[in-house]
Amino acid sequence: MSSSQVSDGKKRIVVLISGSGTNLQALMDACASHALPKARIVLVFSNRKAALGLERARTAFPPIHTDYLALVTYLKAHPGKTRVDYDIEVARRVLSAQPDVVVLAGWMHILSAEFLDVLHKGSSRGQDLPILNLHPALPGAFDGANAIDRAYAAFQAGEIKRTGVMVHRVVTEVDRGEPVVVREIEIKQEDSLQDLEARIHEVEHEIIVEATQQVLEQQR
Ligand SMILES: Nc1nc2c(c(=O)[nH]1)N[C@@H](CN(C=O)c1ccc(C(=O)N[C@@H](CCC(=O)O)C(=O)O)cc1)CN2
Ligand SMILES: NCC(=O)N[C@@H]1O[C@H](COP(=O)([O-])[O-])[C@@H](O)[C@H]1O
Repeated sequence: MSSSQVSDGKKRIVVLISGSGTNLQALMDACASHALPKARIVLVFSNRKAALGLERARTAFPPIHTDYLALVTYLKAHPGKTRVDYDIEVARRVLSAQPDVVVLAGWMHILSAEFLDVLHKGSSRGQDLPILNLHPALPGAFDGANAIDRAYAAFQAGEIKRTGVMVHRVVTEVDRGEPVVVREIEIKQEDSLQDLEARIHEVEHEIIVEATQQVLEQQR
């Protein structure tokens, strides 16, 4: 049993969210089923106190530990501190859960190099600690926020015929880390934005589990 596994022998997943947490729910369901039976979510962290995903974790059975810290709240409480200091504090809280994998599931905050550095230096897995992000676009297509809206507008402008979803490793450059799982998504002429969003979200819920399973299986 690796040092970061707890007495129950399960792999430890930390999930970072900012919103409704439907992808978190997919991971929760997977841990309770055949999909991820040897893993459990040990911490759900949010940068938004009101994130519905926190409630999903709190009301789970058994309940999942939650924590949150908003950037603005942190900066007001610590005059002179910076966004990087915030990132370091977030990293320290994530580390306290001794993760085997960290998953950004709708985490809407660009993380500094210092976040990654603190995690990798503080983790018993070092540089091998997988830090994953779910992004609703193909590699290099629509980096950043609002990717689905931008893809839909590009389709309507005749610039693209399809889009996609990926889970990638997190590096400092936003959405440019090595892809772990990539799925192309068809855009139909009759699609509304809502139709495309629904098709994308359905695939997201699959590949966030697939990618997490894949990196955990690669660990000793
Ligand atoms: N260093 C990295 N940080 C993050 C990555 C990454 O690959 N490397 N992925 C993003 C997730 N993401 C897209 O997948 C993303 C999320 C948010 C933003 C963004 O512009 N955020 C703004 C605030 C927006 C808001 O609060 O609504 C910001 O951080 O100032 C871009 C991309 C997560 N982090
Ligand atoms: N750039 C990151 C990004 O856009 N992430 C997106 O946020 C949503 C989170 O939904 P959820 O809170 O219901 O899981 C998902 O659609 C995810 O792809």
